[in-house]
Amino acid sequence: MKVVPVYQAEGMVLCHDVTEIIPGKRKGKAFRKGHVIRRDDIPRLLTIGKENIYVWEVNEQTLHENDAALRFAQAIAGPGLSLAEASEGKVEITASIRGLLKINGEALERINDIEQVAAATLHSNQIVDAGKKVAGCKIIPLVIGNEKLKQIEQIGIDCYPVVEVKPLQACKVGVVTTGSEVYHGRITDCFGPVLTDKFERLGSSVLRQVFVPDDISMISKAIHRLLAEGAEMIVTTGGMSVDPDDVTPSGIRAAGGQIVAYGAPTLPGAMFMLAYFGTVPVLGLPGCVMYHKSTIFDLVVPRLLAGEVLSRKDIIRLGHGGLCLVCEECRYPECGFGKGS
Ligand SMILES: Nc1nc2c(c(=O)[nH]1)N[C@H]1C(S)=C(S)[C@@H](COP(=O)(O)OP(=O)(O)OC[C@H]3O[C@@H](n4cnc5c(N)ncnc54)[C@H](O)[C@@H]3O)O[C@H]1N2
Ligand code: MOO
Repeated sequence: MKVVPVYQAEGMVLCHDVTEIIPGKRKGKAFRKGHVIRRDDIPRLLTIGKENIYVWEVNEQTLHENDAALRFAQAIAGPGLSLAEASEGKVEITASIRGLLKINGEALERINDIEQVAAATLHSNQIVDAGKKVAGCKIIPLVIGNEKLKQIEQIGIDCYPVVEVKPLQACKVGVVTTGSEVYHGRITDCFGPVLTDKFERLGSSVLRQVFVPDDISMISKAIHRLLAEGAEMIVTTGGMSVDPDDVTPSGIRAAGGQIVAYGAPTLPGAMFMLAYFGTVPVLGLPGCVMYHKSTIFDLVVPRLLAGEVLSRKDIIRLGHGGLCLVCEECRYPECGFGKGS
Protein backbone atom coordinates (compact mmCIF):
# COMPACT_ATOMS: atom_id res chain seq x y z
CA MET A 1 0.00 0.00 0.00
CA LYS A 2 1.31 3.46 -0.79
CA VAL A 3 0.14 7.08 -1.06
CA VAL A 4 0.07 8.59 -4.54
CA PRO A 5 -1.13 11.95 -5.90
CA VAL A 6 -4.50 11.21 -7.41
CA TYR A 7 -3.48 12.38 -10.90
CA GLN A 8 -0.86 9.55 -10.90
CA ALA A 9 -3.32 6.87 -9.74
CA GLU A 10 -4.71 5.63 -13.06
CA GLY A 11 -4.68 1.81 -13.18
CA MET A 12 -4.06 1.48 -9.45
CA VAL A 13 -6.38 -0.19 -6.94
CA LEU A 14 -8.18 1.77 -4.21
CA CYS A 15 -7.40 0.43 -0.74
CA HIS A 16 -10.56 1.75 0.90
CA ASP A 17 -14.06 3.02 0.10
CA VAL A 18 -14.27 6.70 -0.83
CA THR A 19 -17.32 8.41 0.63
CA GLU A 20 -18.98 11.39 -0.99
CA ILE A 21 -21.25 13.77 0.93
CA ILE A 22 -23.37 16.29 -0.90
CA PRO A 23 -25.22 18.30 1.80
CA GLY A 24 -28.97 17.79 1.68
CA LYS A 25 -28.66 15.31 -1.19
CA ARG A 26 -26.67 12.18 -0.49
CA LYS A 27 -24.02 10.48 1.52
CA GLY A 28 -22.62 7.26 0.14
CA LYS A 29 -19.82 5.36 -1.53
CA ALA A 30 -18.52 7.15 -4.58
CA PHE A 31 -15.86 4.46 -5.13
CA ARG A 32 -15.57 1.04 -3.61
CA LYS A 33 -12.49 -0.48 -2.07
CA GLY A 34 -10.80 -2.52 -4.80
CA HIS A 35 -11.91 -0.19 -7.62
CA VAL A 36 -9.33 0.14 -10.40
CA ILE A 37 -8.94 3.87 -10.92
CA ARG A 38 -9.66 5.11 -14.45
CA ARG A 39 -8.47 8.38 -15.98
CA ASP A 40 -12.01 9.82 -15.90
CA ASP A 41 -12.36 9.04 -12.16
CA ILE A 42 -9.64 11.57 -11.35
CA PRO A 43 -11.71 14.81 -11.63
CA ARG A 44 -14.41 13.30 -9.38
CA LEU A 45 -11.86 12.18 -6.79
CA LEU A 46 -10.46 15.72 -6.77
CA THR A 47 -13.97 17.12 -6.32
CA ILE A 48 -14.49 14.85 -3.31
CA GLY A 49 -11.29 16.28 -1.91
CA LYS A 50 -8.86 13.49 -2.57
CA GLU A 51 -5.61 14.92 -3.84
CA ASN A 52 -3.69 11.93 -2.52
CA ILE A 53 -5.00 8.42 -2.03
CA TYR A 54 -3.91 5.04 -0.68
CA VAL A 55 -3.53 2.50 -3.49
CA TRP A 56 -2.22 -0.94 -4.26
CA GLU A 57 0.01 -0.95 -7.27
CA VAL A 58 -0.82 -3.48 -9.97
CA ASN A 59 2.19 -4.38 -12.05
CA GLU A 60 3.74 -7.49 -13.65
CA GLN A 61 4.19 -9.11 -10.24
CA THR A 62 0.73 -8.35 -8.85
CA LEU A 63 -2.88 -8.80 -9.93
CA HIS A 64 -6.16 -7.16 -9.01
CA GLU A 65 -8.46 -9.51 -7.05
CA ASN A 66 -10.98 -9.83 -9.90
CA ASP A 67 -8.39 -10.63 -12.58
CA ALA A 68 -6.77 -13.11 -10.22
CA ALA A 69 -10.09 -14.75 -9.32
CA LEU A 70 -10.86 -15.29 -13.00
CA ARG A 71 -7.47 -16.94 -13.63
CA PHE A 72 -8.01 -19.01 -10.46
CA ALA A 73 -11.39 -20.28 -11.67
CA GLN A 74 -10.07 -20.96 -15.18
CA ALA A 75 -7.24 -23.01 -13.66
CA ILE A 76 -9.50 -25.37 -11.70
CA ALA A 77 -12.52 -25.66 -14.02
CA GLY A 78 -12.65 -28.61 -16.40
CA PRO A 79 -15.41 -29.78 -18.80
CA GLY A 80 -19.10 -29.28 -18.09
CA LEU A 81 -18.68 -25.98 -16.25
CA SER A 82 -19.10 -22.28 -16.88
CA LEU A 83 -17.67 -19.29 -15.06
CA ALA A 84 -19.55 -16.23 -13.83
CA GLU A 85 -18.11 -12.74 -13.98
CA ALA A 86 -15.61 -11.82 -11.29
CA SER A 87 -16.96 -9.63 -8.52
CA GLU A 88 -15.41 -8.65 -5.20
CA GLY A 89 -12.49 -10.97 -5.81
CA LYS A 90 -14.73 -13.99 -6.39
CA VAL A 91 -15.73 -16.12 -9.38
CA GLU A 92 -18.53 -18.66 -9.09
CA ILE A 93 -18.47 -21.84 -11.14
CA THR A 94 -21.73 -23.44 -12.27
CA ALA A 95 -22.56 -26.69 -14.06
CA SER A 96 -23.27 -26.15 -17.75
CA ILE A 97 -24.68 -29.69 -18.16
CA ARG A 98 -26.52 -32.22 -15.98
CA GLY A 99 -24.08 -34.85 -14.81
CA LEU A 100 -21.80 -36.18 -12.13
CA LEU A 101 -19.79 -33.59 -10.21
CA LYS A 102 -16.18 -34.66 -9.66
CA ILE A 103 -13.85 -32.83 -7.30
CA ASN A 104 -10.18 -33.74 -7.01
CA GLY A 105 -10.00 -33.40 -3.23
CA GLU A 106 -6.21 -33.69 -3.01
CA ALA A 107 -5.64 -30.95 -5.59
CA LEU A 108 -8.23 -28.77 -3.86
CA GLU A 109 -6.38 -29.19 -0.58
CA ARG A 110 -3.05 -28.26 -2.22
CA ILE A 111 -4.62 -25.11 -3.68
CA ASN A 112 -6.20 -24.05 -0.40
CA ASP A 113 -2.82 -24.54 1.27
CA ILE A 114 -1.56 -21.58 -0.80
CA GLU A 115 -2.04 -18.47 1.34
CA GLN A 116 -4.43 -15.70 0.29
CA VAL A 117 -6.64 -17.89 -1.91
CA ALA A 118 -9.72 -19.98 -1.16
CA ALA A 119 -11.70 -22.45 -3.25
CA ALA A 120 -14.92 -23.96 -1.90
CA THR A 121 -16.91 -26.68 -3.66
CA LEU A 122 -19.92 -28.92 -3.25
CA HIS A 123 -19.08 -32.52 -2.43
CA SER A 124 -17.86 -34.87 -5.10
CA ASN A 125 -19.80 -37.67 -6.80
CA GLN A 126 -23.25 -36.10 -6.76
CA ILE A 127 -25.57 -35.44 -9.66
CA VAL A 128 -25.91 -31.74 -10.45
CA ASP A 129 -28.32 -30.05 -12.84
CA ALA A 130 -27.21 -27.49 -15.42
CA GLY A 131 -27.09 -24.08 -13.75
CA LYS A 132 -26.25 -25.43 -10.29
CA LYS A 133 -23.51 -23.53 -8.47
CA VAL A 134 -20.76 -26.07 -7.72
CA ALA A 135 -17.71 -24.04 -6.66
CA GLY A 136 -16.42 -20.58 -5.86
CA CYS A 137 -12.88 -19.18 -6.12
CA LYS A 138 -11.97 -16.24 -3.89
CA ILE A 139 -8.88 -14.09 -3.60
CA ILE A 140 -8.46 -12.88 -0.02
CA PRO A 141 -6.51 -9.56 -0.45
CA LEU A 142 -7.29 -6.80 -2.96
CA VAL A 143 -4.06 -7.44 -4.81
CA ILE A 144 -2.22 -10.75 -5.01
CA GLY A 145 1.19 -11.86 -6.21
CA ASN A 146 1.30 -13.35 -9.68
CA GLU A 147 3.43 -16.25 -8.40
CA LYS A 148 0.48 -17.51 -6.34
CA LEU A 149 -1.67 -17.71 -9.47
CA LYS A 150 1.14 -19.51 -11.26
CA GLN A 151 1.24 -22.08 -8.42
CA ILE A 152 -2.52 -22.63 -8.76
CA GLU A 153 -2.25 -22.89 -12.54
CA GLN A 154 0.49 -25.52 -12.20
CA ILE A 155 -1.70 -27.61 -9.88
CA GLY A 156 -4.55 -27.12 -12.37
CA ILE A 157 -2.35 -28.57 -15.14
CA ASP A 158 -0.89 -31.42 -13.04
CA CYS A 159 -4.28 -32.49 -11.68
CA TYR A 160 -6.55 -31.55 -14.59
CA PRO A 161 -9.43 -31.22 -14.05
CA VAL A 162 -9.71 -30.21 -10.41
CA VAL A 163 -13.47 -29.72 -10.87
CA GLU A 164 -15.64 -31.13 -13.66
CA VAL A 165 -19.13 -32.34 -14.49
CA LYS A 166 -19.12 -35.64 -16.34
CA PRO A 167 -22.06 -36.38 -18.63
CA LEU A 168 -24.07 -39.54 -17.91
CA GLN A 169 -24.20 -42.21 -20.61
CA ALA A 170 -27.61 -43.56 -21.58
CA CYS A 171 -27.41 -47.23 -20.66
CA LYS A 172 -29.61 -50.21 -21.53
CA VAL A 173 -30.14 -51.93 -18.19
CA GLY A 174 -31.13 -55.57 -17.67
CA VAL A 175 -33.02 -56.33 -14.45
CA VAL A 176 -33.08 -59.77 -12.80
CA THR A 177 -35.74 -59.82 -10.10
CA THR A 178 -35.28 -62.72 -7.69
CA GLY A 179 -37.68 -63.97 -5.06
CA SER A 180 -39.94 -66.99 -5.27
CA GLU A 181 -42.77 -64.97 -3.70
CA VAL A 182 -42.69 -62.59 -6.68
CA TYR A 183 -41.98 -65.31 -9.28
CA HIS A 184 -44.98 -67.39 -8.19
CA GLY A 185 -47.22 -64.33 -8.02
CA ARG A 186 -47.76 -64.39 -4.24
CA ILE A 187 -46.92 -60.68 -4.19
CA THR A 188 -46.75 -57.99 -6.85
CA ASP A 189 -43.32 -56.83 -7.95
CA CYS A 190 -42.49 -53.38 -6.59
CA PHE A 191 -38.77 -53.31 -7.45
CA GLY A 192 -39.24 -52.99 -11.23
CA PRO A 193 -41.18 -49.69 -11.13
CA VAL A 194 -38.71 -48.18 -8.64
CA LEU A 195 -35.76 -49.07 -10.87
CA THR A 196 -37.46 -47.94 -14.08
CA ASP A 197 -38.10 -44.57 -12.46
CA LYS A 198 -34.59 -44.26 -11.00
CA PHE A 199 -32.85 -45.18 -14.26
CA GLU A 200 -35.09 -42.91 -16.34
CA ARG A 201 -34.24 -39.98 -14.09
CA LEU A 202 -30.60 -40.71 -14.86
CA GLY A 203 -31.24 -40.81 -18.63
CA SER A 204 -31.03 -44.62 -18.95
CA SER A 205 -33.71 -47.22 -19.57
CA VAL A 206 -34.63 -50.74 -18.57
CA LEU A 207 -34.00 -53.11 -21.50
CA ARG A 208 -35.90 -56.00 -19.92
CA GLN A 209 -36.87 -57.30 -16.49
CA VAL A 210 -36.53 -61.05 -16.00
CA PHE A 211 -38.22 -62.81 -13.05
CA VAL A 212 -36.57 -65.83 -11.44
CA PRO A 213 -37.15 -67.81 -8.22
CA ASP A 214 -34.48 -68.06 -5.49
CA ASP A 215 -32.40 -70.46 -7.55
CA ILE A 216 -28.67 -70.02 -8.14
CA SER A 217 -28.62 -71.58 -11.60
CA MET A 218 -31.67 -69.64 -12.83
CA ILE A 219 -30.21 -66.33 -11.56
CA SER A 220 -26.93 -67.13 -13.32
CA LYS A 221 -28.69 -68.05 -16.59
CA ALA A 222 -30.80 -64.87 -16.47
CA ILE A 223 -27.64 -62.76 -16.16
CA HIS A 224 -26.14 -64.46 -19.23
CA ARG A 225 -29.36 -64.06 -21.20
CA LEU A 226 -29.39 -60.31 -20.55
CA LEU A 227 -25.68 -60.03 -21.41
CA ALA A 228 -26.39 -61.80 -24.73
CA GLU A 229 -29.26 -59.37 -25.38
CA GLY A 230 -26.83 -56.46 -25.11
CA ALA A 231 -27.44 -55.17 -21.59
CA GLU A 232 -24.83 -52.56 -20.73
CA MET A 233 -25.52 -52.84 -17.01
CA ILE A 234 -27.35 -55.56 -15.06
CA VAL A 235 -29.02 -55.19 -11.69
CA THR A 236 -30.34 -58.09 -9.66
CA THR A 237 -32.93 -57.39 -6.99
CA GLY A 238 -33.56 -59.00 -3.61
CA GLY A 239 -32.19 -62.14 -2.01
CA MET A 240 -29.02 -60.30 -0.93
CA SER A 241 -29.19 -60.95 2.79
CA VAL A 242 -28.63 -63.93 5.12
CA ASP A 243 -31.73 -66.12 4.88
CA PRO A 244 -31.40 -69.61 3.36
CA ASP A 245 -33.36 -68.32 0.36
CA ASP A 246 -31.03 -65.33 -0.14
CA VAL A 247 -28.97 -66.83 -2.97
CA THR A 248 -28.51 -63.86 -5.31
CA PRO A 249 -24.81 -63.32 -4.44
CA SER A 250 -24.22 -67.02 -5.17
CA GLY A 251 -26.10 -66.62 -8.47
CA ILE A 252 -23.85 -63.71 -9.49
CA ARG A 253 -20.74 -65.68 -8.49
CA ALA A 254 -21.97 -68.75 -10.38
CA ALA A 255 -22.41 -66.63 -13.51
CA GLY A 256 -18.65 -66.12 -13.42
CA GLY A 257 -18.27 -62.40 -12.95
CA GLN A 258 -15.31 -60.73 -11.31
CA ILE A 259 -16.50 -59.82 -7.83
CA VAL A 260 -15.43 -56.35 -6.66
CA ALA A 261 -17.26 -56.32 -3.33
CA TYR A 262 -20.03 -58.02 -1.39
CA GLY A 263 -21.08 -55.78 1.47
CA ALA A 264 -20.77 -52.00 1.35
CA PRO A 265 -20.25 -49.55 4.25
CA THR A 266 -23.51 -47.71 3.59
CA LEU A 267 -26.74 -47.82 5.53
CA PRO A 268 -29.10 -48.45 3.82
CA GLY A 269 -27.37 -50.64 1.29
CA ALA A 270 -25.00 -52.81 3.30
CA MET A 271 -25.96 -56.05 1.53
CA PHE A 272 -24.87 -54.69 -1.87
CA MET A 273 -22.71 -56.57 -4.38
CA LEU A 274 -20.71 -55.24 -7.33
CA ALA A 275 -19.24 -57.51 -10.00
CA TYR A 276 -18.01 -57.03 -13.57
CA PHE A 277 -18.58 -59.23 -16.59
CA GLY A 278 -15.94 -57.73 -18.85
CA THR A 279 -16.96 -54.07 -18.96
CA VAL A 280 -20.56 -54.72 -17.88
CA PRO A 281 -21.22 -53.97 -14.20
CA VAL A 282 -23.57 -56.37 -12.42
CA LEU A 283 -25.09 -55.06 -9.20
CA GLY A 284 -26.78 -56.99 -6.45
CA LEU A 285 -29.36 -54.62 -4.99
CA PRO A 286 -30.77 -55.42 -1.54
CA GLY A 287 -34.43 -54.92 -0.66
CA CYS A 288 -33.74 -51.51 0.89
CA VAL A 289 -33.20 -49.97 -2.57
CA MET A 290 -36.87 -50.69 -3.31
CA TYR A 291 -37.99 -49.27 0.04
CA HIS A 292 -35.79 -46.24 0.86
CA LYS A 293 -35.57 -43.04 -1.14
CA SER A 294 -31.76 -42.82 -1.16
CA THR A 295 -29.41 -45.76 -0.82
CA ILE A 296 -26.21 -47.32 -2.15
CA PHE A 297 -27.93 -47.20 -5.58
CA ASP A 298 -27.76 -43.40 -5.62
CA LEU A 299 -24.10 -43.36 -4.59
CA VAL A 300 -22.87 -45.97 -7.07
CA VAL A 301 -25.04 -45.97 -10.20
CA PRO A 302 -24.41 -42.33 -11.27
CA ARG A 303 -20.67 -42.99 -11.12
CA LEU A 304 -21.04 -46.11 -13.27
CA LEU A 305 -23.14 -44.16 -15.79
CA ALA A 306 -20.44 -41.47 -15.88
CA GLY A 307 -18.06 -44.18 -17.11
CA GLU A 308 -16.17 -44.89 -13.90
CA VAL A 309 -14.89 -48.40 -13.23
CA LEU A 310 -15.29 -48.85 -9.49
CA SER A 311 -12.80 -50.76 -7.37
CA ARG A 312 -13.10 -52.31 -3.93
CA LYS A 313 -11.33 -49.19 -2.59
CA ASP A 314 -14.08 -46.97 -4.08
CA ILE A 315 -16.71 -49.04 -2.27
CA ILE A 316 -14.75 -49.00 1.00
CA ARG A 317 -14.50 -45.19 0.87
CA LEU A 318 -18.30 -44.90 0.94
CA GLY A 319 -18.24 -45.51 4.70
CA HIS A 320 -17.38 -41.89 5.54
CA GLY A 321 -20.77 -40.24 4.98
CA GLY A 322 -22.41 -43.57 4.20
CA LEU A 323 -24.96 -43.27 7.00
CA CYS A 324 -28.36 -42.06 5.78
CA LEU A 325 -30.53 -40.47 8.46
CA VAL A 326 -33.68 -41.58 6.60
CA CYS A 327 -35.32 -38.17 7.04
CA GLU A 328 -39.06 -37.95 6.64
CA GLU A 329 -38.56 -35.74 3.61
CA CYS A 330 -35.48 -36.93 1.70
CA ARG A 331 -33.28 -34.03 0.54
CA TYR A 332 -30.38 -36.05 -0.87
CA PRO A 333 -27.95 -34.87 -2.24
CA GLU A 334 -28.48 -31.75 -0.09
CA CYS A 335 -27.39 -33.67 3.02
CA GLY A 336 -24.48 -35.60 4.48
CA PHE A 337 -25.24 -38.92 2.76
CA GLY A 338 -22.35 -39.89 0.49
CA LYS A 339 -20.44 -36.77 1.44
CA GLY A 340 -17.12 -38.30 2.44
CA SER A 341 -16.54 -40.37 -0.70
N1 LIG B 1 -30.91 -61.37 10.24
C1 LIG B 1 -30.71 -60.49 9.29
N2 LIG B 1 -31.75 -59.93 8.69
C2 LIG B 1 -31.57 -59.01 7.75
C3 LIG B 1 -30.29 -58.62 7.37
C4 LIG B 1 -29.20 -59.27 7.98
O1 LIG B 1 -28.03 -59.02 7.64
N3 LIG B 1 -29.46 -60.19 8.96
N4 LIG B 1 -30.12 -57.63 6.44
C5 LIG B 1 -31.19 -56.68 6.30
C6 LIG B 1 -30.98 -55.82 5.15
S1 LIG B 1 -29.65 -54.75 5.27
C7 LIG B 1 -31.84 -55.79 4.09
S2 LIG B 1 -31.64 -54.57 2.89
C8 LIG B 1 -32.99 -56.66 4.03
C9 LIG B 1 -33.40 -57.18 2.64
O2 LIG B 1 -32.43 -57.88 2.03
P1 LIG B 1 -32.73 -58.80 0.75
O3 LIG B 1 -32.13 -58.17 -0.43
O4 LIG B 1 -32.23 -60.16 1.09
O5 LIG B 1 -34.28 -58.80 0.53
P2 LIG B 1 -35.31 -60.03 0.47
O6 LIG B 1 -35.08 -60.92 1.66
O7 LIG B 1 -35.25 -60.67 -0.83
O8 LIG B 1 -36.71 -59.30 0.63
C10 LIG B 1 -37.02 -58.52 1.72
C11 LIG B 1 -38.49 -58.10 1.67
O9 LIG B 1 -38.77 -57.39 0.47
C12 LIG B 1 -39.74 -58.08 -0.33
N5 LIG B 1 -39.36 -58.01 -1.75
C13 LIG B 1 -38.20 -58.42 -2.28
N6 LIG B 1 -38.22 -58.25 -3.61
C14 LIG B 1 -39.41 -57.72 -3.91
C15 LIG B 1 -40.02 -57.30 -5.12
N7 LIG B 1 -39.42 -57.42 -6.29
N8 LIG B 1 -41.25 -56.75 -5.06
C16 LIG B 1 -41.91 -56.63 -3.87
N9 LIG B 1 -41.37 -57.02 -2.70
C17 LIG B 1 -40.15 -57.55 -2.71
C18 LIG B 1 -39.73 -59.49 0.18
O10 LIG B 1 -40.92 -60.14 -0.10
C19 LIG B 1 -39.44 -59.29 1.66
O11 LIG B 1 -40.62 -58.92 2.31
O12 LIG B 1 -32.79 -57.76 4.90
C20 LIG B 1 -32.57 -57.32 6.24
N10 LIG B 1 -32.65 -58.40 7.16
O1 MOO C 1 -28.69 -53.38 2.50
MO1 MOO C 1 -29.78 -53.12 3.84
O2 MOO C 1 -28.86 -53.17 2.53
O3 MOO C 1 -28.52 -51.95 4.65
O4 MOO C 1 -30.97 -51.88 4.35
